[in-house]
Amino acid sequence: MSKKILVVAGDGIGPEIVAEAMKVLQALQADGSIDVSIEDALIGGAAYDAAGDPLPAETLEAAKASDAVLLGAVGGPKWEPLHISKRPEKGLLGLRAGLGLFANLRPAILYPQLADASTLKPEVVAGLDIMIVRELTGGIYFGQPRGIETLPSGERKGVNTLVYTESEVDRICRVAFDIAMKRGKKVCSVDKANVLECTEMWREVAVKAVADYPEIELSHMYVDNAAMQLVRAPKQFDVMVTTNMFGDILSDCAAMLTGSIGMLPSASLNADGQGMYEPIHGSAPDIAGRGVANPLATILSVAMMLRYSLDAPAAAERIEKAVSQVLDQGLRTADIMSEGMRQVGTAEMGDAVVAALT
Ligand SMILES: NC(=O)c1ccc[n+]([C@@H]2O[C@H](COP(=O)([O-])OP(=O)(O)OC[C@H]3O[C@@H](n4cnc5c(N)ncnc54)[C@H](O)[C@@H]3O)[C@@H](O)[C@H]2O)c1
Ligand SMILES: CC(C)[C@H](C(=O)O)[C@@H](O)C(=O)O
Ligand SMILES: [Mg+2]
Repeated sequence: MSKKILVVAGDGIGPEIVAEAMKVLQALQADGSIDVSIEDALIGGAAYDAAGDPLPAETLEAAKASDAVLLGAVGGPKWEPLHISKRPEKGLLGLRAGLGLFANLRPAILYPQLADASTLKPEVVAGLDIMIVRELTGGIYFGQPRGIETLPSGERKGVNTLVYTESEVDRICRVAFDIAMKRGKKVCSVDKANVLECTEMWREVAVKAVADYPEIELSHMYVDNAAMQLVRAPKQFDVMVTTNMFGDILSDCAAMLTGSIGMLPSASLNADGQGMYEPIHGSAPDIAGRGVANPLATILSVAMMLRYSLDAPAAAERIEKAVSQVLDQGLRTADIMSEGMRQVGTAEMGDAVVAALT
């Protein structure tokens, strides 16, 4: 049965990288590997400019009616003064919350061809394969109260609130445990339980939940140490589970171990298996419009979409193999360029993946 995909390209490099991911989807559609219908919608600054709203009601409705959403990136300096991404019911946060996408999977895998591009020594990253499971619809991103108020003295006070309920922690930990059962059966829960009560509770809930998973080895780490350990000895990690904000930061950090943030895809899932798929990076305003952005994180996000929402694991594997093949051919966008390789732009990289697929 045909599956519905909603494509929201967004801002900055969003449309450039999504165009390449679309070529991949269309190639798989053309050879009969998948049966999808594709619709577009606006989000972020592009939606604000066109409709005065960073998350138009039609976009949210279309997303709810689709099997999966493919997102490029949102935001940029033009819109930052308008605070459009700070309202939890608006923009990207509104889309994540509106679809109930509480489980954000961010795999950090080193393609062996990119060992030179990693910021760490080849022997420290060889074979790196970490799954970061980030809670995505709670925590300090959504906690109330929030905002900036002016005190009677005239001084301003800025407030954000870290909140988790036990059930929110329990469900994300179980996602991490289920994933770990299919991998190395090791989960490291990252918190700041020495300082923040909310994450002290997080740790207690994780310990309680793991009782249902006798084969899982659960460890705990404070987030400051986890950041250090990620760049010291990343291969000690199999699955990491953590809060919304810690996961945001640690996944950008893990990205560099793989060579570039342009390599990291993600899947954001709700309780019904519906998902949104996006690279973990942003709209990269510094390189937008130049045709140099790396489209591979977005293309690999399509592979995650095929695996998690479209029940097409064989097609997902073909994409991952095609990416590996173009890296074998020595093709590199600027962010992963190294000596002796051939530098290509966004479109040339997308075309090469399609050629390797077919
Ligand atoms: N999911 C999202 O849509 C998302 C994620 C992060 C940031 N943002 C937004 O993006 C805007 C820019 O944020 P930022 O600069 O902090 O983060 P960013 O991820 O956009 O860029 C950080 C750096 O990485 C580089 N980079 C990112 N993606 C790349 C790619 N595919 N290929 C090559 N280089 C790449 C950029 O050129 C930049 O130097 C902000 O408005 C921010 O809010 C959106
Ligand atoms: C743009 C922003 C809301 C977003 C986040 O913090 O979740 C981004 O950094 C990400 O990692 O997807
Ligand atoms: Mg981020």
